[in-house]
Amino acid sequence: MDFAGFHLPSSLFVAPMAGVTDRPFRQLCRKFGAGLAVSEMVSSNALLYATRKTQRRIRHEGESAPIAVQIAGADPLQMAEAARFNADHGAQIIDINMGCPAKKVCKLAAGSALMRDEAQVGRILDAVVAAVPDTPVTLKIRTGWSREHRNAVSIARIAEAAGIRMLAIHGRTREDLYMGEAEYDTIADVKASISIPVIANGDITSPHKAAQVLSHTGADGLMIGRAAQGRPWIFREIAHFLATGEELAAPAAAEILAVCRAHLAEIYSFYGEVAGVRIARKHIAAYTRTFAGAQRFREQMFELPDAEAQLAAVDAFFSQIDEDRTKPSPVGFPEPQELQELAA
Ligand SMILES: Cc1cc2nc3c(=O)[nH]c(=O)nc-3n(C[C@H](O)[C@H](O)[C@H](O)COP(=O)(O)O)c2cc1C
Repeated sequence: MDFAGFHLPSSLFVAPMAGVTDRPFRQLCRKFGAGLAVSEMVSSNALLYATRKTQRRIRHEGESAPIAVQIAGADPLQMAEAARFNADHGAQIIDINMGCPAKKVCKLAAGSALMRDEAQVGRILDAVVAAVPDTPVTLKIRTGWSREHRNAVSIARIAEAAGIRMLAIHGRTREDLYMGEAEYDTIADVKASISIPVIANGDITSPHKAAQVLSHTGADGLMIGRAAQGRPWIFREIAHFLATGEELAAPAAAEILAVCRAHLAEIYSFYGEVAGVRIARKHIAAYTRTFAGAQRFREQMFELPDAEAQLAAVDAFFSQIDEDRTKPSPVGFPEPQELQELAA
């Protein structure tokens, strides 16, 4: 897929997930064929630029182009400043978050809460696009504020008029949080209403589902979040299925172990060992969650003091796996609550 002068290796994107899609995870998904991996949200509040977390989030060495950074906020001037700051620090695409229902974000009337105020949406988009004239700006939204107010089509038209170059839509409203199932009719309506590329997102957990969502919505690409955690090869699986109509067998335990180990090595090196061991837990839980004994293993992980012990436990877990590997990968993903607990 070609986008704004970039050749993206595929139209399957990684959804931004705060606390999950750090640089090691983005790079891993790109290796498995993801076309674009938007980085975690960077606050538009300039006071936060100096925090260690933000500094880490804006480090992009070694990442393949294009580097896309997401910003969130409710104030047009601050958002414009955040866009400029990120563009000056290596972002080649600026993505605006109007899709996240997190309390931390929404209480500032940012994220998906903004969809309630269409005039403010217009002001923010105009300000950001004007602030970075040489950098393409993309937008991520939900289908609306609530089921009674599904205004994604209206927001999409505002976005296109403001010069937004691509729109990703999660098929839930803000009120839905992560409950119920994503719906794709609104995404299809949006696709039919605008001519910039539309990327469909929400509950894409398997190659079959990916094909269904593409055909139902007519979208130009797909964005996959939770299902990629602990299963970054889902990009390879979907691409293969879309190209051939055939499902790949699930990776063997030895391959999963190799992917997991390489991922952990990147995490330890990126965060340092102490933080790395803690951050690695949620990823290890995701890699192991569909195998027998995962729950017990997850509890045991809290007692492992360092990287060496963590790696030894992961080796031991995978060495005792005996499974039928001719089946496709199991469907499903960790729930946000589960992710939060593991990050604690
Ligand atoms: C832990 C977590 C963190 C998230 N953080 C963000 C974020 O920072 N920005 C954003 O636009 N969406 C965020 N999302 C929403 C995802 O990008 C995506 O829209 C949503 O998970 C639905 O896609 P999925 O069903 O493929 O996971 C987050 C989701 C999860 C589960």
